[in-house]
Amino acid sequence: MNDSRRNGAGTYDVPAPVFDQDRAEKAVRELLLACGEDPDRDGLLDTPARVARAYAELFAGLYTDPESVLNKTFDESHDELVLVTDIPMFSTCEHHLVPFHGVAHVGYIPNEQGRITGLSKLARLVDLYAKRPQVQERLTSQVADAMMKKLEPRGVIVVIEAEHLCMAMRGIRKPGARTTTSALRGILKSSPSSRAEAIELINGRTR
Ligand SMILES: Nc1nc2c(ncn2[C@@H]2O[C@H](COP(=O)(O)OP(=O)(O)OP(=O)(O)O)[C@@H](O)[C@H]2O)c(=O)[nH]1
Ligand SMILES: [Zn+2]
Repeated sequence: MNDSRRNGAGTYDVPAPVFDQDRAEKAVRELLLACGEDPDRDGLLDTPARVARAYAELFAGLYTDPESVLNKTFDESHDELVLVTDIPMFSTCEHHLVPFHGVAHVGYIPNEQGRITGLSKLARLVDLYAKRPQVQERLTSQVADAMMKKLEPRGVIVVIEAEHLCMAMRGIRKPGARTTTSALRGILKSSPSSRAEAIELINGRTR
């Protein structure tokens, strides 16, 4: 299976990687040794295998194509905003490999044919892109771009609010600092009134 990735030079296709459990276990054992720990002591004996399995899960979005969750669509004569707010989101900062987490708000205006998708699929899309080594900005635009490609809607809005543990538990140590990123596409970018409606609904939601 091929997957589209982006670097500074644009979009390119790479074969989807597979998770190498054995290699990951060896790397975790090495890391424990590098930290001055004894990976053979009782409490750490199963840790390399456990951590490797955890990473296979945390990076599951590398081994399947997230866009494929939008393969199933249905037609419904709804051509106004569909917005799912407060989707819990857990991802991994690619700089420090520690979590960043928060909520995603995902909305779109279906096209004239009214091509819509199941609401859970929007949460699945966020989940799969989040399950990669990420930066918040790229996560936000990947979700928006996948929706534009697969649903061909009139517009898309994705807003993610997150706390980065690399800013909370180390480094600058500012727990509670939240980062908001947005990606607007189509009419939700170009039309001030459509954009304002969506942003108002996101800002005015009840928690
Ligand atoms: N733009 C962006 N930056 C991020 C994200 N996650 C982490 N970072 C930042 O990535 C930067 C990495 O900076 P470096 O100077 O290379 O690493 P560092 O010495 O560990 O930086 P400090 O965190 O400031 O201690 C830091 O400023 C992080 O806050 C993200 O999702 N988006
Ligand atoms: Zn980080």
